[in-house]
Amino acid sequence: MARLKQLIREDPQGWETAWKENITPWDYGQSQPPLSEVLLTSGIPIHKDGRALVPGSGNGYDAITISKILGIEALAVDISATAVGSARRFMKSAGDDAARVSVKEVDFFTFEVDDEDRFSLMYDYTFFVALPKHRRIEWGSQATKLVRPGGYLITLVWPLVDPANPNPPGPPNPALPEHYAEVLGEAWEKVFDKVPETSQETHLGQERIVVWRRIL
Ligand SMILES: C[S@@+](CC[C@H](N)C(=O)[O-])C[C@H]1O[C@@H](n2cnc3c(N)ncnc32)[C@H](O)[C@@H]1O
Repeated sequence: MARLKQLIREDPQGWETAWKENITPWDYGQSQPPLSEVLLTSGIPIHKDGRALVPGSGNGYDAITISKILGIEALAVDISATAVGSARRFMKSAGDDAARVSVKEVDFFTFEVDDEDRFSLMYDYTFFVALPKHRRIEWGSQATKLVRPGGYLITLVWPLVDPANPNPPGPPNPALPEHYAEVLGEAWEKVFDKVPETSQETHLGQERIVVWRRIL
């Protein structure tokens, strides 16, 4: 972990080195269960006619889960060429489940789409918390640029801030739902916030699944 922290602390290129050196301790081999839980049981009317974006997508598991459950197109984006190559291989092995998923090598912070191509949904898991804290504000403005008004943002907030150790040397840099609210600003409202019932064992009681809707 020390090598990983050293690689990615401030330098976005460090991610490519981490992928090349196969230092990917975050990789769970599938989506975190709370993503399916919120899509299947929250009752939130997430559009079935749009397109989803997963930034910092790694192997792309979450894009597949979203596409499969909602029946929409999903775009997985990652800054690392090695991650993108790995995700593309995973898409092939996933067959029909990945038929509507594409993968792109791009820096989320410089990613642009035309207004008519904005996304109806964005999902963040371990991307926000992987960033240096000073980039959170840019994350918020990019989310607002890339998701259309009326669209949704789902954030699986893990690791949560531990009051006994609020600023451990990250990444990850633990967060709370209010840290996302701070940088999303008035354009967004929180419509759902729950301790998931389906967390993997090591995350039990230590994460929140939060849904935001773009209102402006
Ligand atoms: C902690 S990993 C999480 C990967 C994935 N969400 C998962 O849970 O398996 C963070 C990912 O974000 C990618 N990343 C870091 N900075 C990025 C950026 N500016 N734009 C796009 N991807 C980025 C890294 O290459 C890495 O794959």
